Amino acid sequence: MATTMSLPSGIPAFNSQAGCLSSAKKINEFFFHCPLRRASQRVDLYRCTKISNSCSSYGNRESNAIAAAFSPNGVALPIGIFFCCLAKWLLDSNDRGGSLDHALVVGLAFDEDLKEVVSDLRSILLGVPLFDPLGSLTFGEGIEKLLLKSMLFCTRDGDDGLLVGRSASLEEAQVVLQLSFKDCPPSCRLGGSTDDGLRLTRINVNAQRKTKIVCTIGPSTSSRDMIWKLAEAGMNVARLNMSHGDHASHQTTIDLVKEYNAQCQEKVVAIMLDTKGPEVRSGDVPQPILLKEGQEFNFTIKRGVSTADTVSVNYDDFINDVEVGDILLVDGGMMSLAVKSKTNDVVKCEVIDGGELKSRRHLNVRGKSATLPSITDKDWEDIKFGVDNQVDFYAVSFVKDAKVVHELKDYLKRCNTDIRVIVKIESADSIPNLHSIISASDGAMVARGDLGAELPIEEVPLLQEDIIRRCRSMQKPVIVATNMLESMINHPTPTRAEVSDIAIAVREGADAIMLSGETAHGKFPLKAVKVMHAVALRTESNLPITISSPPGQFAAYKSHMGDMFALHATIMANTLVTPIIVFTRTGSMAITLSHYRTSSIIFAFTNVERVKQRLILYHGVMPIYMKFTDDVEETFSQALKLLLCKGLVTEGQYVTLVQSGAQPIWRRESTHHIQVRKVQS
Ligand SMILES: Nc1ncnc2c1ncn2[C@@H]1O[C@H](COP(=O)(O)OP(=O)(O)OP(=O)(O)O)[C@@H](O)[C@H]1O
Ligand SMILES: CC(=O)C(=O)O
Repeated sequence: MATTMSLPSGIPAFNSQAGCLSSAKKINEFFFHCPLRRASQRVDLYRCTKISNSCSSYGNRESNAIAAAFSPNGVALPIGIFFCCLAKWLLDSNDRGGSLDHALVVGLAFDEDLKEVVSDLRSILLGVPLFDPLGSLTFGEGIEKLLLKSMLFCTRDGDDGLLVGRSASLEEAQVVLQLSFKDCPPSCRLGGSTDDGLRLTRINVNAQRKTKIVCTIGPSTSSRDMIWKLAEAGMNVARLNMSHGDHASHQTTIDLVKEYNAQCQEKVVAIMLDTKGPEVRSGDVPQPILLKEGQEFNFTIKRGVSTADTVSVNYDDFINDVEVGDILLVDGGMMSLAVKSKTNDVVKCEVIDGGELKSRRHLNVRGKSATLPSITDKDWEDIKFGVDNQVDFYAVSFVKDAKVVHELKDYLKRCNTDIRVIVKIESADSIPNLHSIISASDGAMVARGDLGAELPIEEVPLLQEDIIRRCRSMQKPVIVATNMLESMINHPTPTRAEVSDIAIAVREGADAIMLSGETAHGKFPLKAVKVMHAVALRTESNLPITISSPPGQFAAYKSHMGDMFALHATIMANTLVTPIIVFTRTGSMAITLSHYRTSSIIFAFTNVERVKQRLILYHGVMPIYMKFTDDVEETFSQALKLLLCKGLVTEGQYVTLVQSGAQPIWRRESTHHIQVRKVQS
């Protein structure tokens, strides 16, 4: 294993502009002439973990940006050069706070023989938590393991520092080496841009992902260990699909999520119960049945049939709903059949696209919704189960009109529960009623699986955009679901198209993106969450800062003080690049702020646990539970102290504090405030 720290030969020239460095020697010179200032410092473990959490998802962007800090014109240096420089710098002096083994690992990453490792660094950084409590760094381990244990993580410290640390053990994690480039000339600072169009965003490693992640819990993830790991990897909402499993298995999941929430004050995972709805499924088959193109195949409403050419369906009116000439889709189109004839109990078809028909597969008739009611008897039982367990959200399948939403909400009112109703837009019949359905709901899900089966598939992206736009204009949260990382059910990396799909949903402004089979029964559930997290975060970092409502609507705000304050607080926070702090009992002011898609995070302090749970679904909102006191100043300073000690804000940083909304806390009813404060310890 190579241990040399000398700069390898053949480092590529970075840039042809004047003043740029073009050889290893020059890099070296530049690096050591750069007026770096070291300040050894102890930071608390929480802060380290926080930093590591954000950095483990930054990979190349952060590293490149850090490298750019050392470049005279803000151009990102190749990641390896930075590692190499850092290794050398660490080794050159024993008292720099970094240790030999750390430097070695860093150096190894740049060894000629380990080029592949360097190029893979990003995925390694993305894939593993920084603080590996398993033990200390030991030489002799494989490079990959060493890298995992000694990852580089960096943050802007206030406006002028970099923290570089190691993760040999939890205790050692507390010791960090701080490189400060306070004294660097401005040209050394971050934020430059290059002629070749590479846009370097300002580092903000405290950046939190704003688009939330919903994970379906299933056989791959229902254990305690996996729930914990999913939550740590970025799951914000756990979805229970009532089409599968039974109450006992879902109860176990609910209990585990609640246990996680009780133990982990820093994070929260909400619970969403997704109803089965009037879905039509084929019956159980002992073994998959192979369907070949052109062969005859039948569906019968008789129960329990499973032969080479016939299976049961679970819905008697299937016979009446289906007509000769209809196209039947299995699993949203994975297989398809044309209806040729029907009898009293059998629908005879010809296979168009074949495949393996497994147990309980979803059946859709292209262009038609089943005539079943949106909430079936089974759904009512499941809804009651949700009430008993005080879940946070229902995702209601196959909603066709607003009536069913009102019916469910009336029921919930009678049960005296505050569970929120998310409508799943997946039925052909729902499209003409979109406005009234979304208005009646507390949010919507673009359930692309069934939507793309009931309607022509090419309509799905347009409907997705339309539903997101409608939800945003009505201040309702919106989730984009299905097939987001489908290939990761079986493979450890996503397709490029899937990555783009996530980026599109983030750009369109979805509050949340959802994983289904990827986490329910996939082989790589944690990797899928990490990819989703990284792609969302990276996409968000490159979004232009905009204010979501056009100025033409300003007049409307006059009658809605909360809206107006949310709008102006957002403008102020975006201009000053500060997070927003809001205090809320009902969650409504945080939700209003979320609607404006602030460029920084919204810290929503609430003294109601269930509000905290619910707010986690909303774009950009980080809900934090805190007891409010009668003294406004005391509560403010408690909140700032809490953020400071969690490493979510830094001393000297400004924050925008907004007090408004329908239910005043502290302030007299007629006064609303926006304050900009400097964080002081
Ligand atoms: N609670 C569960 N118990 C057992 N298997 C599950 C559970 N939840 C999900 N699965 C498995 O994971 C697969 C993917 O989950 P998903 O939520 O996408 O369900 P689906 O049936 O494919 O689609 P839909 O969302 O339309 O119901 C399911 O088909 C099922 O095989
Ligand atoms: C999520 C879901 O139910 C669908 O996409 O059909």
